[in-house]
Order: sequence, then C-alpha cells, then structure tokens
Amino acid sequence: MAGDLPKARAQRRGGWLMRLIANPGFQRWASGFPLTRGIARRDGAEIFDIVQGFVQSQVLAALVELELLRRLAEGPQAAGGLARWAGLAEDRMTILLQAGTALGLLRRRRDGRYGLARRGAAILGVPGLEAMIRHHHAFYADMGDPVALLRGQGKTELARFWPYVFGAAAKAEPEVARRYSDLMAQSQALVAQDVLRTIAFKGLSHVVDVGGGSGAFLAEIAVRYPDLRLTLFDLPEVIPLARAGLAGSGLEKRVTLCPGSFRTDPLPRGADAITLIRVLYDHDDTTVAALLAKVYGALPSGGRLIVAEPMSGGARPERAGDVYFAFYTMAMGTGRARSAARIAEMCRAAGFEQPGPPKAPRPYVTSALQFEKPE
Ligand SMILES: C[S@@+](CC[C@H](N)C(=O)[O-])C[C@H]1O[C@@H](n2cnc3c(N)ncnc32)[C@H](O)[C@@H]1O
Repeated sequence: MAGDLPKARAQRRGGWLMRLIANPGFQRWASGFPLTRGIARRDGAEIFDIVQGFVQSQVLAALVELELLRRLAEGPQAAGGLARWAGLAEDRMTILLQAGTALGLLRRRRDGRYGLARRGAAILGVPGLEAMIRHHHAFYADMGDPVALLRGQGKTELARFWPYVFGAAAKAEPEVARRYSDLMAQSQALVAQDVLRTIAFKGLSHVVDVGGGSGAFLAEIAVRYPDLRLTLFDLPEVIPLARAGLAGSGLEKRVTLCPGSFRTDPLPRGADAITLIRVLYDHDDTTVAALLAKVYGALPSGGRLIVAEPMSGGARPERAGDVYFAFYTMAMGTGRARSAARIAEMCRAAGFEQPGPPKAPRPYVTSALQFEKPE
C-alpha cells in the first residue's frame, strides 16, 4: 500500500479547495466579498432548492390529489371557494395556493384570485403525468428512509406496488388496476414519440416488441409505418392488458400477441428488429445479459436491436437518470438505471455492433440506442 501514498497525498491536496469552501468562516467571507458574493448566493439558493425538494414535490402532489390544477383550468378562482370545494380551511388552502404560485405552477392575479400558470397547464397536457405524480405515494414512502433503502433493508412499497396493480389484487380493485395500467400505457406513448423521433424504422419489415406491455409503443409505430408487421411479446398475464389496450384501435389484427417469458421461452423469430422499451432497467445484469443473448439469437444478420429507457449519465451523472430513476429502480428492487455506455458494453458482449451514439430529446422521458447484429 506504500505505493498508494503519493496518490493519496495528491488526492488530499486536490481536496484543499473543497475543505476551504466547507469552512464556515470562508463562507461568511465569501458571501460578503464582492467577487464571490454572487456565486455564494447562487450556490446557497441552489442548495436550499435541493434541501426543500421533497416539500416542493409534495405540494405538487396535493395540487394533483385535490384536483386543483383541473379545477383552475376552468378559470381563476378565489381561495375561499376552492377551500369550500376541497373541504379545507381557507387559510390552509391559501398556503397551498401560495406555494403552487411560488413554484410557478399557479398564478396569483391582481384581484387575489388564483389561476393556472403555463407550467401548471403543461402538467395537464402531458398524458399520464398526473397518474405518475399520484403513484409516487409508494416511492415517497420508500424515500422516507433513504439510508434503509440504500442498505436494502425491508420490503419497499414500490416492489409491492406494480405486482399489486397487475397481480391478483387487481381483480379486487379493478379501478386501481385500470388507473395504473393507463399510467403505463400513457407514459409508453410519450416514450414511443421520443423513440420514433430519433430512430427510423424505415426499411424494416417486422418488429417484435419484447416486454411490450399494453402495446402503446407498437400502436404508435403502426400509425407511422402502415406496412410493418408487428409482434408483442410479454408475460401471459400481461397479454390481456395488451389485447384491451389495442381493442378498438383497428390494430387488433395487425399486432400478433405472443405470450411468454424471455427467461424461459424462446423469443419469436423472423423479425428484422427487436425493441426493448423500458425493459432492461427492471432487471439485474445476469438477466439482462441472458436476454440480450436471446435477442441476438432471434435476429438475422443485419437485424437491429433498439433499446430505449431512462439512462444514467455514467461519467457525467445527470438528474433524471442518476437521481430519480436510479432510486426508483433501487426501490423496485430488481433493476438499475444503466448508462448508455454500460448498455452498449453489454450489447457488444452479446455480439452486437453499435452503429450510432445514443439519442435523447428528453432524457427524463427516455434515451434510445440502436445496435446491429453483424453480417
Ligand atoms: C416497465 S414495463 C415496460 C412496458 C412497455 N415496454 C413500456 O415501455 O411501457 C416492463 C415490461 O416487461 C415485461 N416483462 C417482465 N418480465 C418479463 C419476462 N420475463 N418476459 C417477458 N416480458 C417480461 C413486463 O410484463 C412489462 O410489460
């Protein structure tokens, strides 16, 4: 270990600046000194924003839960009327409306009434976003003790949540199941839009969507590529969901539904492209490596693999992938948010070549990668 000493010393030396900044005396000085005052204030405000992040998201949760955004979409209203409508004391409602205004979701008018601000209205315009905010009660409970979550202690709410929604309990509470399967379908449509914006399916004849869920992704492809053959492969218990999702869309006959597990069953053959949309991040490395090998085996030479899901920034951590999705998948229990580089490494290990760099118009929705089986 003696050989590591100079390195350790160099690392300690590199930390002097951070140790200086962490010194309360330096902080006092920097917030007064003209050249550092601006930076110190900006840092302070940003730190406070992180500190209070959980309160901000809970204010949004209350606005959604009380359906205030929807109510205000009808027009500006006074706190008193909204309080009576929601069954809250007026002073409490005012606190919520003021908070929503401070977050830029609502707007306080000169006459004292509150209306929707642009961002609040945009929340209503994103399919599935309100349902997503609502389902965060499970994730929020898991984040209540982040250290226990990191230590992997105890069962998490999110690990219980999805199996509950799609498992036996769904029969007992069909309304809950419907609401959350809608959430999956609606968010899948958003993901599909971004994938189709970045990856061309032109020249392909048959696409198999493995882990295709409700079929919303194939439904989006079907509209843009009317000659493409489409197959959805998913667990037998999910196939009825896909059938229901496609019912009435005119696509029932175009999309072949194929029940099976990629763990134990062969994947459908004959496709020149296989898509894995929000599938890999649900699983550990061993399962992913086995799945990629199976996809490789099912494709012809020149066949394409398209992977789309939220990704970690890897060497450049970023907020959506390395904060939200990293902890979401941790709370789910089985998977992880991987970087584009890590996914590419795993795909290369399975035999694929990567023709192009990752594409992501909205990394908080999804990033997409495309691979090819060599000729
Ligand atoms: C997070 S969902 C994504 C669904 C859809 N692709 C989307 O983006 O909305 C993961 C999907 O993988 C499916 N899945 C999980 N394990 C599977 C397995 N062993 N075989 C086939 N599908 C599986 C699930 O049923 C689910 O539909």
